[in-house]
Amino acid sequence: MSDLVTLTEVASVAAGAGGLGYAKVRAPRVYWSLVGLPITWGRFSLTYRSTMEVCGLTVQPSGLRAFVTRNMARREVRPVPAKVRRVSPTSTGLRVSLRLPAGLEPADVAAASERLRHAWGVRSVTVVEARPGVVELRMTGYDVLARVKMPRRLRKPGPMVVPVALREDGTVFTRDYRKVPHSLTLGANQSGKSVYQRNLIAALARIPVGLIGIDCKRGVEQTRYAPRLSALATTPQIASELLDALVSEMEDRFDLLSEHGVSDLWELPDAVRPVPLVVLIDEVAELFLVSAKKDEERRDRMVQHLVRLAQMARAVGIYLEVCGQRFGSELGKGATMLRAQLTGRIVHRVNDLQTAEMGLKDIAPDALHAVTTIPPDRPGVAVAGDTSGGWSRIRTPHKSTAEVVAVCREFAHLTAEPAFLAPFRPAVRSEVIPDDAPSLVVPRPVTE
Ligand SMILES: Nc1ncnc2c1ncn2[C@@H]1O[C@H](COP(=O)(O)OP(=O)(O)OP(=O)(O)O)[C@@H](O)[C@H]1O
Repeated sequence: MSDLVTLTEVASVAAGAGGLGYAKVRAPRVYWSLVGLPITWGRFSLTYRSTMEVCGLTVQPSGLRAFVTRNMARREVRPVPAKVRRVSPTSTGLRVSLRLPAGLEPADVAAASERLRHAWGVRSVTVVEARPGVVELRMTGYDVLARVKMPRRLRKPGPMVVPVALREDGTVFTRDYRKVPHSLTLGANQSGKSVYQRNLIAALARIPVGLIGIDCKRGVEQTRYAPRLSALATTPQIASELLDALVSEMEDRFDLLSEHGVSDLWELPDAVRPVPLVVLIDEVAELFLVSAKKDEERRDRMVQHLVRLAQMARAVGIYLEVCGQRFGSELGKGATMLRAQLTGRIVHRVNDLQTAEMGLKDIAPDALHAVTTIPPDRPGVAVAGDTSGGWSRIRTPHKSTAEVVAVCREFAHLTAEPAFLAPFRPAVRSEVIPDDAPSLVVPRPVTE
Protein backbone atom coordinates (compact mmCIF):
# COMPACT_ATOMS: atom_id res chain seq x y z
CA MET A 1 0.00 0.00 0.00
CA SER A 2 2.76 2.44 0.96
CA ASP A 3 4.57 1.52 -2.28
CA LEU A 4 1.39 2.37 -4.19
CA VAL A 5 1.14 5.76 -2.47
CA THR A 6 4.76 6.48 -3.26
CA LEU A 7 4.26 5.49 -6.91
CA THR A 8 1.17 7.71 -7.18
CA GLU A 9 3.03 10.61 -5.61
CA VAL A 10 6.02 10.14 -7.91
CA ALA A 11 3.69 9.90 -10.91
CA SER A 12 1.86 13.11 -10.00
CA VAL A 13 5.12 14.98 -9.33
CA ALA A 14 6.49 13.75 -12.66
CA ALA A 15 3.26 14.78 -14.43
CA GLY A 16 3.44 18.21 -12.79
CA ALA A 17 7.08 18.65 -13.77
CA GLY A 18 6.30 17.43 -17.27
CA GLY A 19 3.39 19.86 -17.49
CA LEU A 20 5.59 22.75 -16.41
CA GLY A 21 8.31 21.71 -18.87
CA TYR A 22 5.68 21.60 -21.61
CA ALA A 23 4.30 24.99 -20.57
CA LYS A 24 7.82 26.48 -20.56
CA VAL A 25 8.23 25.60 -24.23
CA ARG A 26 4.68 25.74 -25.62
CA ALA A 27 2.98 28.30 -23.36
CA PRO A 28 5.73 30.56 -22.00
CA ARG A 29 3.20 33.14 -20.80
CA VAL A 30 1.55 30.56 -18.52
CA TYR A 31 4.92 29.31 -17.31
CA TRP A 32 6.05 32.84 -16.58
CA SER A 33 2.90 33.64 -14.59
CA LEU A 34 3.04 30.42 -12.54
CA VAL A 35 6.76 29.96 -12.01
CA GLY A 36 9.00 32.66 -13.47
CA LEU A 37 7.21 35.67 -12.02
CA PRO A 38 7.19 34.61 -8.33
CA ILE A 39 10.85 33.54 -8.53
CA THR A 40 11.98 36.72 -10.28
CA TRP A 41 9.95 38.98 -8.01
CA GLY A 42 11.43 37.27 -4.94
CA ARG A 43 14.96 37.42 -6.31
CA PHE A 44 14.52 41.08 -7.22
CA SER A 45 13.16 42.04 -3.77
CA LEU A 46 15.86 40.14 -1.86
CA THR A 47 18.86 41.26 -3.91
CA TYR A 48 17.85 44.73 -5.11
CA ARG A 49 20.18 46.73 -2.89
CA SER A 50 23.22 44.48 -3.23
CA THR A 51 22.74 44.16 -7.01
CA MET A 52 22.57 47.92 -7.45
CA GLU A 53 25.68 48.24 -5.31
CA VAL A 54 27.77 45.79 -7.33
CA CYS A 55 26.48 47.27 -10.59
CA GLY A 56 27.71 50.70 -9.49
CA LEU A 57 24.19 52.13 -9.37
CA THR A 58 24.37 53.71 -5.91
CA VAL A 59 25.40 57.18 -4.81
CA GLN A 60 26.69 58.59 -1.54
CA PRO A 61 23.86 60.62 0.02
CA SER A 62 24.51 64.31 0.60
CA GLY A 63 25.87 65.33 4.01
CA LEU A 64 22.64 67.10 4.93
CA ARG A 65 20.53 64.09 3.96
CA ALA A 66 22.76 61.68 5.89
CA PHE A 67 22.49 63.85 8.95
CA VAL A 68 18.73 64.42 8.71
CA THR A 69 17.74 60.82 7.93
CA ARG A 70 20.32 58.88 9.93
CA ASN A 71 21.87 61.42 12.21
CA MET A 72 25.29 60.29 10.93
CA ALA A 73 28.23 61.86 9.16
CA ARG A 74 28.14 61.46 5.35
CA ARG A 75 31.10 59.04 5.12
CA GLU A 76 29.49 56.67 7.65
CA VAL A 77 26.31 56.17 5.61
CA ARG A 78 26.09 53.37 3.02
CA PRO A 79 25.64 54.53 -0.59
CA VAL A 80 21.96 54.47 -1.61
CA PRO A 81 20.39 52.99 -4.76
CA ALA A 82 17.42 54.45 -6.65
CA LYS A 83 14.18 54.27 -4.66
CA VAL A 84 11.73 51.62 -5.86
CA ARG A 85 8.41 53.38 -6.42
CA ARG A 86 6.34 50.60 -7.93
CA VAL A 87 6.69 46.98 -9.03
CA SER A 88 4.06 45.75 -11.50
CA PRO A 89 3.84 42.24 -12.90
CA THR A 90 2.82 41.76 -16.55
CA SER A 91 2.07 38.69 -18.64
CA THR A 92 5.53 38.89 -20.18
CA GLY A 93 7.71 40.23 -17.37
CA LEU A 94 8.05 42.69 -14.53
CA ARG A 95 8.02 46.50 -14.60
CA VAL A 96 9.83 48.46 -11.92
CA SER A 97 9.59 52.19 -11.57
CA LEU A 98 12.63 53.82 -9.93
CA ARG A 99 13.19 57.36 -8.63
CA LEU A 100 16.81 58.22 -9.35
CA PRO A 101 18.87 59.86 -6.60
CA ALA A 102 20.82 63.01 -7.50
CA GLY A 103 23.99 61.91 -9.31
CA LEU A 104 22.46 59.05 -11.34
CA GLU A 105 20.99 59.47 -14.80
CA PRO A 106 18.93 57.08 -16.99
CA ALA A 107 21.98 56.39 -19.18
CA ASP A 108 23.84 54.98 -16.12
CA VAL A 109 21.05 52.47 -15.51
CA ALA A 110 20.77 51.65 -19.23
CA ALA A 111 24.53 50.99 -19.39
CA ALA A 112 24.14 48.40 -16.60
CA SER A 113 21.09 46.66 -18.14
CA GLU A 114 23.10 43.57 -19.23
CA ARG A 115 24.46 43.16 -15.67
CA LEU A 116 20.98 43.59 -14.17
CA ARG A 117 19.55 41.04 -16.60
CA HIS A 118 22.05 38.40 -15.49
CA ALA A 119 21.70 39.27 -11.81
CA TRP A 120 17.93 38.75 -11.84
CA GLY A 121 17.94 35.91 -14.37
CA VAL A 122 15.57 37.52 -16.88
CA ARG A 123 15.58 37.51 -20.65
CA SER A 124 16.05 41.26 -21.12
CA VAL A 125 16.04 44.53 -19.21
CA THR A 126 15.10 47.68 -21.09
CA VAL A 127 15.44 51.07 -19.43
CA VAL A 128 12.94 53.79 -20.37
CA GLU A 129 12.87 57.31 -18.98
CA ALA A 130 9.32 57.86 -17.73
CA ARG A 131 9.92 61.50 -16.82
CA PRO A 132 12.86 63.49 -15.44
CA GLY A 133 14.23 61.64 -12.42
CA VAL A 134 12.09 58.52 -12.93
CA VAL A 135 13.02 55.47 -15.02
CA GLU A 136 11.14 52.27 -15.72
CA LEU A 137 12.95 48.94 -15.86
CA ARG A 138 11.04 46.68 -18.26
CA MET A 139 12.11 43.11 -17.65
CA THR A 140 10.93 40.27 -19.87
CA GLY A 141 10.87 36.78 -18.44
CA TYR A 142 11.15 34.91 -21.75
CA ASP A 143 11.82 35.54 -25.43
CA VAL A 144 8.57 37.31 -26.36
CA LEU A 145 9.60 37.53 -30.02
CA ALA A 146 9.98 33.74 -30.42
CA ARG A 147 6.25 33.33 -31.03
CA VAL A 148 4.52 36.67 -31.11
CA LYS A 149 1.18 36.97 -29.41
CA MET A 150 -0.36 40.42 -29.24
CA PRO A 151 -2.07 41.29 -25.95
CA ARG A 152 -5.84 40.77 -26.19
CA ARG A 153 -6.68 44.08 -24.57
CA LEU A 154 -4.92 47.13 -25.94
CA ARG A 155 -5.04 50.56 -24.38
CA LYS A 156 -7.49 52.66 -26.37
CA PRO A 157 -5.41 54.10 -29.18
CA GLY A 158 -5.90 57.52 -30.78
CA PRO A 159 -7.71 58.09 -34.08
CA MET A 160 -4.76 57.25 -36.36
CA VAL A 161 -2.86 54.80 -34.17
CA VAL A 162 -2.77 51.09 -35.03
CA PRO A 163 -1.00 48.17 -33.34
CA VAL A 164 1.34 46.32 -35.71
CA ALA A 165 3.94 44.30 -33.82
CA LEU A 166 5.44 43.46 -30.44
CA ARG A 167 8.65 44.99 -29.06
CA GLU A 168 11.19 42.80 -27.34
CA ASP A 169 10.33 44.44 -24.02
CA GLY A 170 6.78 43.07 -24.36
CA THR A 171 5.10 46.39 -25.22
CA VAL A 172 3.05 46.89 -28.35
CA PHE A 173 4.62 48.66 -31.30
CA THR A 174 2.09 50.95 -32.94
CA ARG A 175 2.08 53.07 -36.09
CA ASP A 176 0.97 56.51 -35.01
CA TYR A 177 0.33 58.43 -38.22
CA ARG A 178 -0.17 61.77 -36.54
CA LYS A 179 3.20 61.56 -34.79
CA VAL A 180 5.17 59.84 -37.57
CA PRO A 181 3.19 60.46 -40.78
CA HIS A 182 5.37 58.70 -43.35
CA SER A 183 7.36 55.52 -43.04
CA LEU A 184 9.79 53.33 -44.96
CA THR A 185 10.00 49.53 -44.57
CA LEU A 186 13.14 47.83 -45.88
CA GLY A 187 14.37 44.26 -45.93
CA ALA A 188 15.93 41.51 -48.02
CA ASN A 189 13.96 38.77 -49.76
CA GLN A 190 12.05 36.61 -47.30
CA SER A 191 12.79 38.92 -44.39
CA GLY A 192 9.14 39.52 -43.48
CA LYS A 193 8.18 42.75 -45.27
CA SER A 194 4.93 41.36 -46.69
CA VAL A 195 3.83 39.99 -43.32
CA TYR A 196 4.54 43.41 -41.80
CA GLN A 197 2.39 45.03 -44.53
CA ARG A 198 -0.36 42.48 -43.91
CA ASN A 199 -0.46 43.30 -40.21
CA LEU A 200 -0.59 46.98 -41.05
CA ILE A 201 -3.42 46.54 -43.58
CA ALA A 202 -5.40 44.31 -41.22
CA ALA A 203 -5.12 46.96 -38.49
CA LEU A 204 -5.88 49.92 -40.77
CA ALA A 205 -8.82 48.10 -42.37
CA ARG A 206 -10.67 48.27 -39.04
CA ILE A 207 -10.55 52.06 -38.71
CA PRO A 208 -12.23 54.75 -40.81
CA VAL A 209 -9.42 55.52 -43.20
CA GLY A 210 -9.10 55.32 -46.99
CA LEU A 211 -6.51 52.77 -48.14
CA ILE A 212 -4.74 53.32 -51.45
CA GLY A 213 -2.60 50.51 -52.86
CA ILE A 214 0.30 50.91 -55.28
CA ASP A 215 1.66 47.49 -56.16
CA CYS A 216 3.54 47.49 -59.43
CA LYS A 217 4.35 43.79 -59.20
CA ARG A 218 1.06 43.65 -61.17
CA GLY A 219 -0.80 43.70 -57.90
CA VAL A 220 0.16 40.20 -56.77
CA GLU A 221 0.10 41.19 -53.11
CA GLN A 222 -2.52 43.94 -52.84
CA THR A 223 -5.26 42.91 -55.30
CA ARG A 224 -6.54 40.48 -52.68
CA TYR A 225 -7.31 43.37 -50.36
CA ALA A 226 -9.48 45.09 -53.00
CA PRO A 227 -12.71 45.04 -50.95
CA ARG A 228 -11.10 47.47 -48.49
CA LEU A 229 -9.06 49.52 -50.98
CA SER A 230 -10.34 52.87 -52.20
CA ALA A 231 -7.88 52.80 -55.10
CA LEU A 232 -5.31 50.45 -56.55
CA ALA A 233 -2.53 50.99 -59.11
CA THR A 234 -0.80 47.94 -60.51
CA THR A 235 1.45 49.53 -63.16
CA PRO A 236 3.78 52.55 -63.04
CA GLN A 237 1.57 54.36 -65.57
CA ILE A 238 -1.59 54.03 -63.43
CA ALA A 239 0.46 54.84 -60.32
CA SER A 240 1.67 58.02 -61.98
CA GLU A 241 -1.93 59.09 -62.76
CA LEU A 242 -2.94 58.20 -59.20
CA LEU A 243 -0.14 60.34 -57.74
CA ASP A 244 -1.24 63.26 -59.96
CA ALA A 245 -4.74 62.87 -58.51
CA LEU A 246 -3.40 62.71 -54.95
CA VAL A 247 -1.34 65.87 -55.34
CA SER A 248 -4.34 67.77 -56.67
CA GLU A 249 -6.48 66.38 -53.80
CA MET A 250 -3.81 67.64 -51.38
CA GLU A 251 -4.11 71.12 -52.89
CA ASP A 252 -7.94 71.04 -52.63
CA ARG A 253 -7.64 69.98 -48.99
CA PHE A 254 -5.31 72.90 -48.27
CA ASP A 255 -7.97 75.22 -49.78
CA LEU A 256 -10.51 73.66 -47.41
CA LEU A 257 -8.23 74.24 -44.39
CA SER A 258 -7.74 77.83 -45.41
CA GLU A 259 -11.55 78.35 -45.83
CA HIS A 260 -12.04 77.17 -42.24
CA GLY A 261 -9.04 79.10 -40.91
CA VAL A 262 -7.28 76.01 -39.54
CA SER A 263 -3.89 74.47 -40.30
CA ASP A 264 -4.57 70.78 -39.78
CA LEU A 265 -7.18 68.29 -41.00
CA TRP A 266 -7.92 67.22 -37.42
CA GLU A 267 -8.95 70.78 -36.47
CA LEU A 268 -11.77 70.73 -39.05
CA PRO A 269 -15.34 70.11 -37.85
CA ASP A 270 -16.29 66.42 -38.19
CA ALA A 271 -18.96 67.22 -40.78
CA VAL A 272 -16.53 68.64 -43.34
CA ARG A 273 -13.40 66.66 -42.53
CA PRO A 274 -12.27 64.56 -45.53
CA VAL A 275 -11.32 60.97 -44.83
CA PRO A 276 -7.63 60.44 -43.96
CA LEU A 277 -5.77 58.43 -46.59
CA VAL A 278 -2.89 55.97 -46.24
CA VAL A 279 -0.96 55.27 -49.46
CA LEU A 280 0.67 51.82 -49.31
CA ILE A 281 3.49 51.44 -51.83
CA ASP A 282 4.68 47.86 -52.18
CA GLU A 283 8.12 47.23 -53.70
CA VAL A 284 9.03 50.81 -54.57
CA ALA A 285 11.79 49.72 -57.02
CA GLU A 286 9.09 48.35 -59.36
CA LEU A 287 7.32 51.71 -59.26
CA PHE A 288 10.50 53.52 -60.28
CA LEU A 289 11.57 50.90 -62.84
CA VAL A 290 12.79 52.50 -66.05
CA SER A 291 13.08 50.41 -69.20
CA ALA A 292 13.19 53.18 -71.80
CA LYS A 293 14.27 56.82 -71.89
CA LYS A 294 10.63 58.02 -71.94
CA ASP A 295 9.98 56.24 -68.61
CA GLU A 296 12.60 58.42 -66.90
CA GLU A 297 10.42 61.51 -67.19
CA ARG A 298 7.48 59.70 -65.63
CA ARG A 299 9.66 58.33 -62.83
CA ASP A 300 11.10 61.76 -62.03
CA ARG A 301 7.59 63.21 -61.93
CA MET A 302 6.44 60.48 -59.54
CA VAL A 303 9.42 61.04 -57.24
CA GLN A 304 8.68 64.78 -57.28
CA HIS A 305 5.04 64.14 -56.39
CA LEU A 306 5.99 61.76 -53.59
CA VAL A 307 8.48 64.29 -52.20
CA ARG A 308 5.75 66.96 -52.21
CA LEU A 309 3.29 64.62 -50.53
CA ALA A 310 5.88 63.63 -47.93
CA GLN A 311 6.74 67.26 -47.24
CA MET A 312 3.24 68.64 -46.97
CA ALA A 313 0.44 66.08 -46.99
CA ARG A 314 0.59 65.24 -43.26
CA ALA A 315 -1.42 68.39 -42.48
CA VAL A 316 -4.22 67.28 -44.81
CA GLY A 317 -4.31 63.67 -43.60
CA ILE A 318 -2.47 61.90 -46.43
CA TYR A 319 0.18 59.49 -45.17
CA LEU A 320 2.79 57.37 -47.01
CA GLU A 321 3.90 53.80 -46.26
CA VAL A 322 6.73 52.86 -48.62
CA CYS A 323 8.16 49.35 -48.76
CA GLY A 324 11.16 47.99 -50.66
CA GLN A 325 14.29 45.88 -50.58
CA ARG A 326 16.57 48.92 -50.83
CA PHE A 327 16.04 52.64 -51.09
CA GLY A 328 19.09 54.49 -52.33
CA SER A 329 20.27 56.70 -55.15
CA GLU A 330 19.98 53.75 -57.57
CA LEU A 331 16.22 54.48 -57.59
CA GLY A 332 16.88 57.72 -59.44
CA LYS A 333 16.99 61.47 -59.01
CA GLY A 334 15.33 62.69 -55.82
CA ALA A 335 15.04 59.24 -54.23
CA THR A 336 17.35 60.04 -51.33
CA MET A 337 15.51 63.31 -50.76
CA LEU A 338 12.27 61.34 -50.58
CA ARG A 339 13.84 58.87 -48.13
CA ALA A 340 14.79 61.72 -45.80
CA GLN A 341 11.10 62.65 -45.56
CA LEU A 342 10.03 59.13 -44.56
CA THR A 343 10.90 59.47 -40.91
CA GLY A 344 9.48 56.22 -39.57
CA ARG A 345 11.87 53.36 -40.40
CA ILE A 346 11.35 49.63 -40.14
CA VAL A 347 14.37 47.62 -41.22
CA HIS A 348 14.15 43.83 -41.46
CA ARG A 349 17.09 41.51 -42.09
CA VAL A 350 19.24 42.93 -44.90
CA ASN A 351 21.98 41.46 -47.08
CA ASP A 352 24.55 44.18 -46.52
CA LEU A 353 25.48 46.95 -44.13
CA GLN A 354 24.83 49.57 -46.83
CA THR A 355 21.11 48.74 -46.91
CA ALA A 356 20.93 48.91 -43.12
CA GLU A 357 22.57 52.33 -43.35
CA MET A 358 19.99 53.48 -45.92
CA GLY A 359 17.32 52.70 -43.39
CA LEU A 360 18.78 53.83 -40.10
CA LYS A 361 22.09 55.67 -40.32
CA ASP A 362 20.51 59.12 -40.54
CA ILE A 363 18.02 58.62 -37.71
CA ALA A 364 19.27 55.92 -35.32
CA PRO A 365 22.92 55.03 -36.05
CA ASP A 366 23.16 53.00 -32.81
CA ALA A 367 20.68 50.53 -34.26
CA LEU A 368 22.83 49.41 -37.21
CA HIS A 369 24.45 46.58 -35.28
CA ALA A 370 21.02 45.28 -34.23
CA VAL A 371 19.91 45.11 -37.89
CA THR A 372 22.99 43.31 -39.12
CA THR A 373 22.61 40.65 -36.42
CA ILE A 374 18.98 39.66 -37.18
CA PRO A 375 19.22 35.90 -37.72
CA PRO A 376 17.88 34.54 -41.04
CA ASP A 377 15.76 31.98 -39.17
CA ARG A 378 13.74 34.78 -37.54
CA PRO A 379 11.72 36.29 -40.41
CA GLY A 380 9.55 39.17 -39.27
CA VAL A 381 12.09 40.51 -36.77
CA ALA A 382 12.96 44.12 -37.57
CA VAL A 383 14.43 47.22 -36.02
CA ALA A 384 12.06 50.17 -35.74
CA GLY A 385 13.55 53.63 -35.43
CA ASP A 386 12.26 57.15 -35.62
CA THR A 387 13.64 60.66 -35.56
CA SER A 388 13.82 60.72 -31.76
CA GLY A 389 16.98 58.59 -32.16
CA GLY A 390 15.32 55.77 -30.21
CA TRP A 391 14.93 52.32 -31.68
CA SER A 392 13.54 48.94 -30.71
CA ARG A 393 13.59 45.36 -31.92
CA ILE A 394 10.12 44.28 -33.03
CA ARG A 395 8.38 41.30 -34.60
CA THR A 396 4.96 41.06 -36.17
CA PRO A 397 2.61 38.19 -35.37
CA HIS A 398 2.48 35.76 -38.26
CA LYS A 399 -0.55 36.57 -40.39
CA SER A 400 -1.64 34.76 -43.52
CA THR A 401 -3.03 36.46 -46.60
CA ALA A 402 -6.33 34.64 -46.03
CA GLU A 403 -6.70 36.23 -42.58
CA VAL A 404 -6.12 39.72 -43.98
CA VAL A 405 -8.50 39.09 -46.90
CA ALA A 406 -11.16 38.06 -44.37
CA VAL A 407 -10.62 41.30 -42.38
CA CYS A 408 -10.82 43.36 -45.60
CA ARG A 409 -14.12 41.70 -46.50
CA GLU A 410 -15.52 42.13 -42.99
CA PHE A 411 -14.71 45.85 -42.95
CA ALA A 412 -15.51 46.53 -46.62
CA HIS A 413 -18.32 48.86 -45.46
CA LEU A 414 -15.63 51.27 -44.20
CA THR A 415 -14.13 51.64 -47.68
CA ALA A 416 -14.08 55.34 -48.53
CA GLU A 417 -15.19 56.24 -52.04
CA PRO A 418 -14.09 59.83 -52.69
CA ALA A 419 -14.94 60.98 -56.23
CA PHE A 420 -11.35 61.81 -57.18
CA LEU A 421 -10.38 58.15 -56.70
CA ALA A 422 -13.24 56.76 -58.83
CA PRO A 423 -11.03 56.05 -61.88
CA PHE A 424 -8.68 53.96 -59.72
CA ARG A 425 -11.23 51.94 -57.77
CA PRO A 426 -10.50 48.21 -58.02
CA ALA A 427 -13.47 46.27 -59.38
CA VAL A 428 -14.12 43.51 -56.86
CA ARG A 429 -15.43 40.30 -58.34
CA SER A 430 -18.80 39.45 -56.86
CA GLU A 431 -18.50 35.66 -56.79
CA VAL A 432 -16.92 33.95 -53.80
CA ILE A 433 -13.26 33.32 -54.51
CA PRO A 434 -11.05 30.98 -52.50
CA ASP A 435 -8.55 32.74 -50.23
CA ASP A 436 -5.57 31.41 -52.13
CA ALA A 437 -6.83 32.67 -55.49
CA PRO A 438 -4.31 34.90 -57.22
CA SER A 439 -6.48 37.99 -57.61
CA LEU A 440 -9.73 39.45 -56.36
CA VAL A 441 -10.02 42.23 -58.88
CA VAL A 442 -10.79 42.56 -62.51
CA PRO A 443 -7.56 44.21 -63.65
CA ARG A 444 -7.83 47.64 -65.18
CA PRO A 445 -6.68 47.75 -68.82
CA VAL A 446 -3.03 48.74 -68.99
CA THR A 447 -2.76 52.12 -70.69
CA GLU A 448 1.02 52.07 -71.24
N1 LIG B 1 6.49 37.64 -38.08
C1 LIG B 1 6.71 36.46 -38.63
N2 LIG B 1 6.65 35.35 -37.88
C2 LIG B 1 6.88 34.13 -38.45
N3 LIG B 1 7.16 33.94 -39.76
C3 LIG B 1 7.23 35.01 -40.54
C4 LIG B 1 7.01 36.33 -40.03
N4 LIG B 1 7.15 37.20 -41.03
C5 LIG B 1 7.43 36.49 -42.12
N5 LIG B 1 7.47 35.18 -41.85
C6 LIG B 1 7.71 34.08 -42.81
O1 LIG B 1 8.88 34.41 -43.56
C7 LIG B 1 8.69 34.16 -44.95
C8 LIG B 1 8.94 35.44 -45.74
O2 LIG B 1 8.02 36.44 -45.33
P1 LIG B 1 7.55 37.59 -46.31
O3 LIG B 1 6.89 37.03 -47.52
O4 LIG B 1 6.77 38.56 -45.50
O5 LIG B 1 8.95 38.20 -46.71
P2 LIG B 1 9.26 39.33 -47.77
O6 LIG B 1 10.35 40.15 -47.20
O7 LIG B 1 8.01 40.04 -48.18
O8 LIG B 1 9.82 38.47 -48.98
P3 LIG B 1 9.86 38.86 -50.55
O9 LIG B 1 10.61 40.17 -50.65
O10 LIG B 1 10.64 37.73 -51.13
O11 LIG B 1 8.44 38.95 -51.02
C9 LIG B 1 7.27 33.63 -45.10
O12 LIG B 1 7.32 32.23 -45.18
C10 LIG B 1 6.58 34.04 -43.82
O13 LIG B 1 5.60 33.10 -43.45
